[in-house]
Amino acid sequence: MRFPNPVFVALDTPDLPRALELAESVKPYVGGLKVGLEFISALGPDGVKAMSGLGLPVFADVKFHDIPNTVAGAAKAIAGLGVSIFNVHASGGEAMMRAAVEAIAPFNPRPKLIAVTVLTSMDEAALDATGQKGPAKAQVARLAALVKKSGLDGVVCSAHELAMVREVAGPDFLTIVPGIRPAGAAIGDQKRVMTPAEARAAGADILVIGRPITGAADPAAAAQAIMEELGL
Ligand SMILES: O=c1ccn([C@@H]2O[C@H](COP(=O)(O)O)[C@@H](O)[C@H]2O)c(=O)[nH]1
Repeated sequence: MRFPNPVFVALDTPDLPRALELAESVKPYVGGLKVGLEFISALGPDGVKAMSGLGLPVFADVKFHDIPNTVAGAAKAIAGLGVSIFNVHASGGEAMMRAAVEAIAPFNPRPKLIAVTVLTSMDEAALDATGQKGPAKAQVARLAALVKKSGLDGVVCSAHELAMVREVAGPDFLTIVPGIRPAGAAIGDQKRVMTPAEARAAGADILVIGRPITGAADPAAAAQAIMEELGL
C-alpha cells in the first residue's frame, strides 16, 4: 500500500494550540498526522476531532490492550471520531483483535485497524526481560502472522523487520514504521531505528516521525528536508 507522501508526523504534545500550529506548518510536507497517548490523554475526543478536521488523514495511536469486550467498546468510540487509522497491541491476542475488527465493521468509511508488534523502543535485552525470548525479528514475525490471521489491516514494526513481515503477511499488509531518524538526529529512547530513505527502501508504507520534526528549530524545514530525502 504506497502512500504518495508516507510521512505521518507524531504530534506528541498536551497543548492543542501547539499541535494545531505544528500541523499547519508541516502540512505541505507530510502525508498525515499521528496523535498518541500524550495528546489523547490531555485533549480527549475533542482534540482528536480538531485534528481530523485539518484535511489530512489522522492515525490515532491509542495502542488498546485490554479484554475483548473493553477493546471492542473503545474501538467503536475511536472509530466514531473520524480517524483513518487506529491500533491495538498484538500481544492482547486473537480474541481481542477479532473483537476490535467486529466492532468497527459497520463503519463506512471503516478506519484501518493495525496492531503494534514489538515497540521500537525495545532492544533484545528489554524483550528478553519481559519473558519473550528470542530475537525481536522472530517475535515480530509471530505477532504479524497472528495479526493477519485475526483479520486486521497491518502492523506497527521497526524498519528492520519489514522484509520478515512481508514474508509472513504478504504485499498488501499495511506497515507503519516509527523509530525513524534522519542521519545525525538524536536517537533518544528509540532502539530499532533507520533513516527515512532506508526505511522507505525497505518497504515501509507509513513512516511515523516525531521529534526529528517537532523538536527542530524549524519544523516545516525539517519536514521538507525529509520529503527531499525521500525524493518527493
Ligand atoms: O513501536 C512504536 C509504536 C509507536 N511509537 C510512536 O511513534 C512516535 C515516534 O516519535 P519519535 O519522536 O519520532 O521517536 C511516538 O509518538 C511513539 O509513541 C513508537 O515510537 N514506537
